[in-house]
Amino acid sequence: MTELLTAAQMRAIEQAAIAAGEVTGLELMERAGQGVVAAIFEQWPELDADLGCQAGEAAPRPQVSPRGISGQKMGGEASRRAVVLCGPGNNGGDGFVVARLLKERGWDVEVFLYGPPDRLPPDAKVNYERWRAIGRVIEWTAQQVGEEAADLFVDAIFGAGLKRAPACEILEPLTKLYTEGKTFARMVAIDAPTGLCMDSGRALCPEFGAVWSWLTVTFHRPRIGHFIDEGPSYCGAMRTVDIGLGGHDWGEAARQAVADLHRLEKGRGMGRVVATLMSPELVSPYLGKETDEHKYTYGHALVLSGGHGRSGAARLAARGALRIGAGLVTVGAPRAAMIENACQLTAIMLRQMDGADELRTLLQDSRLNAVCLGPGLGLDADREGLVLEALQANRATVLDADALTQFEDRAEALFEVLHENCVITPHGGEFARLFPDLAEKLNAPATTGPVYSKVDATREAAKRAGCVVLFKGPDTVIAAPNGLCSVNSAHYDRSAPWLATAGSGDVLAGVITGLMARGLDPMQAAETAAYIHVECALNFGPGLIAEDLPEQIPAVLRKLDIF
Ligand SMILES: NC(=O)C1=CN([C@@H]2O[C@H](COP(=O)(O)OP(=O)(O)OC[C@H]3O[C@@H](n4cnc5c(N)ncnc54)[C@H](OP(=O)(O)O)[C@@H]3O)[C@@H](O)[C@H]2O)[C@@H](O)CC1
Ligand SMILES: [K+]
Repeated sequence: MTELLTAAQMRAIEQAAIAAGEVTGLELMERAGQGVVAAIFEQWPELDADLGCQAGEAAPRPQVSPRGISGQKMGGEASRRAVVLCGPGNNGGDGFVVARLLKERGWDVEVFLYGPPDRLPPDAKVNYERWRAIGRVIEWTAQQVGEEAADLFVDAIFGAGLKRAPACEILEPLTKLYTEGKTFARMVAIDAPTGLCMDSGRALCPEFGAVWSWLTVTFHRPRIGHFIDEGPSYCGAMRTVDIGLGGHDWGEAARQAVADLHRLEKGRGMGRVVATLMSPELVSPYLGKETDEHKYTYGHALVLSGGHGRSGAARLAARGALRIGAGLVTVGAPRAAMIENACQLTAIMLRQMDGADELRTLLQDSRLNAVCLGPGLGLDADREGLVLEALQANRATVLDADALTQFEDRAEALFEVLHENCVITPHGGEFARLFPDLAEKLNAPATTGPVYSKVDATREAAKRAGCVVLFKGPDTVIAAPNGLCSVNSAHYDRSAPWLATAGSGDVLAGVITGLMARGLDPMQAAETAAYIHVECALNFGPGLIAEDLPEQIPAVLRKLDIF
């Protein structure tokens, strides 16, 4: 399980480890630098050639090579040149360690420092001195930095200590290097690309954003900002290095520190202190089926269809519910949409259902234990009655799309009737209509950190709505009213851009409904569905359309070892 921390939580863990005498800050910094160097050579193995140089011996200048993204061949095999950009804090300290370690491997290393050396914090100062014993440090000037060329750039300017937008003299030359293609070869960010808020994944500088990196190496646990919002775009690829802080079992002191921090952070990090990154082991273990059970053991999902010509979305949702293993699935359709549904449904049952009264009658059958409303439902006045009726029936309920938009001007009326067995699945626009104040905070220009994040907004929304909120996106955030929160990331090795296709959200709503019909609690159903949804897209690949998603579920379940 991967926990995503805030920068402050990470600092509390480090400080508690140091205070407990487990490790010193200097040791952590050395391990961090070693981890960065190891990650660089794992990412770009072609850099890991023996250059035949002794420590301290100058390597020949590199030949300028054609540059491209990671894994491309270098021009000169005889030498490597790195430019290490150090900032005024401990991130800079990590940079000095990396510079020294590369130099010891025979690299030609140029180090720039932003800020006066005498103001470096103690551990960074020690590593500055160690570096000074073998190399020079150039005072930062935007002009000089902007003219550099190297096989590898190292961004050690700011990490967890970034509090405000970096000055133009820092980001402008780096933007120039990027646009000229000079950092296209290899730009590695230590802990985070400079300018990125590690809690929110948002860049603090409105003009220059953050440093575009090809690889970001962080320590102990990734931070929330590495996985949400703009974070993944700036980070490039992600590696998390173990610096010996261990699990969370090494000290009561750390737990206390995190708990104290949690108390301080009123309104942020409610309930649980971390968000969890969705991974296969978090997918519900209850997806298998027993040989001696019958279909009603796995629930009966009801998906409400829109009217004539608008029924496809409900069928996509219903197919998702059936494929994920709901025992039975019924589409409830108004008279006008009966024929088109009947022509296209086979294993899924069909019931005519016009209006709230008929829904009430239908739901007298207690075996119908999960309801999905929204996909293609329409915005006619009587649709609201359907939503209210379904919620009064107190079934496991998923509200998506039109079922949410219905309440755009009266979100409070919806929140009053939502109950703890519900999941709502807004995308950005729907979220903004239901929670305009939270969306405003989320979208406000940010220049000082920590910035209000999608995790903060989703947690607050879940608390307000009184049910699970699944805030869609390539960085889907799922939160429960009690503060439980997870991030389902479709970034890095799970990048699935094909999911941005019409109807894909309808399938997701159906899969959640199917899982709730099977008896999963709302949080577990939403998390599991979000994970499987991305896996389906990855399994299919380019060319995906929404109809393909449910058909990938069997293969994904097999891969997850669920039978
Ligand atoms: N702790 C540990 O055990 C370990 C930590 N490790 C490493 O330490 C990093 C965190 O170090 P850190 O806390 O010193 O923060 P860092 O990012 O270097 O910046 C702080 C400095 O920047 C300044 N500053 C901030 N914003 C600014 C701006 N916009 N423009 C100008 N200045 C600005 C700020 O100045 P101030 O605002 O305080 O005046 C302060 O001087 C972490 O990311 C990881 O790499 C690893 O070695 C593993 C062990
Ligand atoms: K950095």
